[in-house]
Amino acid sequence: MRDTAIILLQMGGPDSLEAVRPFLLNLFSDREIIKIGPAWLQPLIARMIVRRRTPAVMEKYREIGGRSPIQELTRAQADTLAAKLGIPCHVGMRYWHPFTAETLAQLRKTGTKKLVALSLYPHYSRATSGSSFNDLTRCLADLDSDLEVVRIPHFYDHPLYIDALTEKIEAGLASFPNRTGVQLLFSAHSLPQSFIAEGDPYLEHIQATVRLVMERFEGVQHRLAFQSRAGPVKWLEPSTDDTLKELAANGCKSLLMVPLSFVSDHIETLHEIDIEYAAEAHKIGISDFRRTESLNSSPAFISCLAELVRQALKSH
Ligand SMILES: C=CC1=C(C)c2cc3[nH]c(cc4nc(cc5[nH]c(cc1n2)c(C)c5CCC(=O)O)C(CCC(=O)O)=C4C)c(C)c3C=C
Ligand SMILES: [Fe+2]
Ligand SMILES: [Fe+2]
Repeated sequence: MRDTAIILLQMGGPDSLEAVRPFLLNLFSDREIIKIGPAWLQPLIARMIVRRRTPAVMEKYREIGGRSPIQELTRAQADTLAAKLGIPCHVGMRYWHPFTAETLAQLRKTGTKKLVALSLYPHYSRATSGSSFNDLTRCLADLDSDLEVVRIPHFYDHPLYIDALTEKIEAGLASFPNRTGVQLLFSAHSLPQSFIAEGDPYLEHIQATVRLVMERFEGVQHRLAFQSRAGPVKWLEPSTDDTLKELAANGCKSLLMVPLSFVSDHIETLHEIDIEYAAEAHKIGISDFRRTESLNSSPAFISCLAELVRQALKSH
């Protein structure tokens, strides 16, 4: 195993307010996450969108401490996993430092021969894991690398992932004065419907996770909705916003939000859920609004990652 290493693939996020604009520009320039017009026009349109979007997004990052915590949380996951397996574990981000290219350039200086590439998006989408794996492939080609790469593209149905989520939901429910009648609301990152129409498995993966988790919570009321739309196309429905309104109209008073699609805290848990949806929920009468903790480096989640790596190495 001495010539083996792991790379955790993740989106990345701005590590300062100055980084918000270039981070967004990297994201809106990636035609795998968003196609805007013909390829030759995309850089120009991306720059226009980013110029308009940056002030509001910067304000949100300012309100959560001036940066995305995704870099240090992913580093902590990597360090905990490395300690558990005794295999070096690196981080490769798609849209901000440490970029996959930077990490691979460093890795080249070690004697690594086999690389386990583990996408930290539990549910596969071309927009996320697909883009990260293609980036990895391009970076390896640029380096003329002969590394053997073992890919772990998703883990939405892995029993240890379901265990890790179950543990957080159990703790969330137990935190209510009375857990009877608490409504669960799974909130997954939205995706343009066109991806699904073209065969993207993301929605099926999300639905499978919800089904497997709910086998552990029989009798608990639950809904699935989609948050964080980012453009004027048709996105997955129902939206988290509309679902909160509908639940409130039906008399819901206690709600536990369960963010899916991300395995660590970032702007969409710390701002969109904790600040925006929490305020909205209180306004419309959901007086007790809580959310499950993100998985971050929970021992159950790190056990899941360790098992995924062990299984991948056994079969390759
Ligand atoms: C432009 C279209 C976008 C698609 C499609 C999309 C899908 C998608 N994203 C995640 C996970 C994350 N997205 C995050 C931020 C973020 N995403 C988009 C756009 C799309 N995402 C933007 C423009 C941004 C930046 C914030 C903003 O401008 O609102 C993040 C957070 C990064 C951080 O701050 O740490 C995550 C994580 C998934 C899982 C997904 C589809 C499956
Ligand atoms: Fe996103
Ligand atoms: Fe395989």
